[in-house]
Amino acid sequence: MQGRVITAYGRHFTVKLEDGSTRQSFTKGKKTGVCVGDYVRLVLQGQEEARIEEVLPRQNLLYRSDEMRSKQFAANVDLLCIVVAVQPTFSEDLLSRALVGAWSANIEPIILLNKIDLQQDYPHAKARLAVFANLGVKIIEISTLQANDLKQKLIPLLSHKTSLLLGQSAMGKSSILNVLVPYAQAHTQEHSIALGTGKHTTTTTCLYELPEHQLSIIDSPGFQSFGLKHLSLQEVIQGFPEFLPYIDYCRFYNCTHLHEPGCGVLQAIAENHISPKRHEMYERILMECTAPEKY
Ligand SMILES: Nc1nc2c(ncn2[C@@H]2O[C@H](COP(=O)(O)OP(=O)(O)OP(=O)(O)O)[C@@H](O)[C@H]2O)c(=O)[nH]1
Ligand SMILES: [Zn+2]
Repeated sequence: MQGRVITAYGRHFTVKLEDGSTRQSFTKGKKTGVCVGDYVRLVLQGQEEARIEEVLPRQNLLYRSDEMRSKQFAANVDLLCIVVAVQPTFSEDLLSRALVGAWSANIEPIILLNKIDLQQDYPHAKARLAVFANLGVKIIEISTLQANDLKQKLIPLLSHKTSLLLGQSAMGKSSILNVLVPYAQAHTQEHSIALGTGKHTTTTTCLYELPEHQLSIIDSPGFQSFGLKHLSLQEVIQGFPEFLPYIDYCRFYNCTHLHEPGCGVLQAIAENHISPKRHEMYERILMECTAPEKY
């Protein structure tokens, strides 16, 4: 029997089976290594439960990290949808990091610019996104106040795929999810914590399906912690696709593009083909990496 993991709480998982039914599932060992989005082989136990025997090979795996460690949180993702808004101001640093995370894991990223109904601040937000548009990232402009328009723009891009929704707080991620997958709202409230303000916040990663469009969306809380620490040098470099055409010109095959003489990337920066800001970010991310084979 096979299925897909749609929620994960410690060692307890909800798995959706091929017939559309769900099973509360668990793993045998202490270390689970199972995450939302995984396809698993399981053995049914009684009427309601199942035991996960094996995680099937993954197309990719995304991590989140805090100061202490990296932790896997979503697997088999085709598209990373990064939600930013016209208001409040989004962090360019977090957006850049999410893009690196996507590219290094071979996942296509797109940016959803939400709240375009806030016309006054729209030009400023759009201008801040120009650098990302220049990198070739698709930017889709939406407003959750225009639900039909939003669906028309997003559903064709998301269908037949598993997409991960990421966004800083207050960008409108839950509002977008609720337009796309109406049953998500009830579910989120069920699995959320009420803050002092009475506002509910998602606390767990969860996969929602819209079978009529063969579309799966993974909603995940907190984006500040998008993990890059585990990346190898090669993966970090892959996170900066605009470097690639210049790497062929590096004198050393194992160039780190930090300080080497004859480095094609450093040359391209000197000639204004690559933004120095992006190279600074490359350097910062590399310094934070803990992968042992880094240099
Ligand atoms: N004007 C406008 N407001 C919006 C839009 N989308 C969402 N909002 C508002 O923005 C605020 C934040 O929206 P949420 O959907 O809760 O944002 P979130 O990103 O899920 O935030 P967290 O729950 O903190 O993660 C709410 O007050 C929404 O009503 C939009 O398209 N236009
Ligand atoms: Zn180089």
